[in-house]
Amino acid sequence: MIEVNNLCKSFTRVVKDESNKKIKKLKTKKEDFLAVDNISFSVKQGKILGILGPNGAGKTTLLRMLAGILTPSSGNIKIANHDYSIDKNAAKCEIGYLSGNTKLYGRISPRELLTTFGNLYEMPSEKLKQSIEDVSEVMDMKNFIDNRIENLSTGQTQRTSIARCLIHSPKVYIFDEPTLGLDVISSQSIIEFMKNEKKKGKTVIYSTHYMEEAETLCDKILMIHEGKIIANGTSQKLKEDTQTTNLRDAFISLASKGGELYEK
Ligand SMILES: Nc1ncnc2c1ncn2[C@@H]1O[C@H](COP(=O)(O)OP(=O)(O)OP(=O)(O)O)[C@@H](O)[C@H]1O
Repeated sequence: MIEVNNLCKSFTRVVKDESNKKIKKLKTKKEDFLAVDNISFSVKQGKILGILGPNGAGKTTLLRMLAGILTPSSGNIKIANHDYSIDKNAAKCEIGYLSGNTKLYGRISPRELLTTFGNLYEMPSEKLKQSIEDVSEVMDMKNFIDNRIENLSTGQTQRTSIARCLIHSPKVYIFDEPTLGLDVISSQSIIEFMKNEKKKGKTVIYSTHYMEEAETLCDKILMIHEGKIIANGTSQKLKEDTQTTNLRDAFISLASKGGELYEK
């Protein structure tokens, strides 16, 4: 369902320039670095892949490239048999992407937001009406679907953001930290949602810093560090490889050793 080959993204950063130590004033220079460094993996239909990694590891950069909103420096992405380099729009139509910092316009209701996005996907009006009913049922939005978004709670806003990703019935969900900042009940409802979508044959790639959540939910874990894959497998395998009893300890062990274990 998803195939990623040798994906790289380079950015420019500003660093201290120590080439001439005689100059006392702080000098800086620009340098290129790889935020995503030669990443390859695949995810089968109906599976959930969790992307884990320390802050700045490159998770968001990777997900933004998968969602088609950031152009890779090199490498290739295929979503549901659509190659980004051949037909990016067809690939993007198969994706529902939730960014990590989704901000919704506050002066409209969730229903109006969903209608706007359905229209952008050029959905016929009857189909769109039905889809709004379906997603508001799935995301439990009936009580607030006609309220202004600016008056919703954090959890209700996040459910609205996720509903926006579902409106066109994509095959693949790409979620950047979907449960960040939510209380246990709200995050549990999103976890249950992902489990149910998996049962329907949908494919999910999502990033999180919550290890327990990833351990119970994900079929496979991709751990990245400084833009590189340092582990790829089931949480059971990661625990065995690191001789740990939970994913949190496996994460700490892998991150502290960098790529050493994966390269063996
Ligand atoms: N547009 C950009 N220009 C320059 N550097 C960037 C840009 N976007 C991200 N970076 C850098 O790329 C690296 C990876 O960032 P990214 O946001 O992908 O990490 P992350 O794993 O999602 O981190 P976090 O867990 O903190 O959200 C960081 O060093 C970041 O500063």
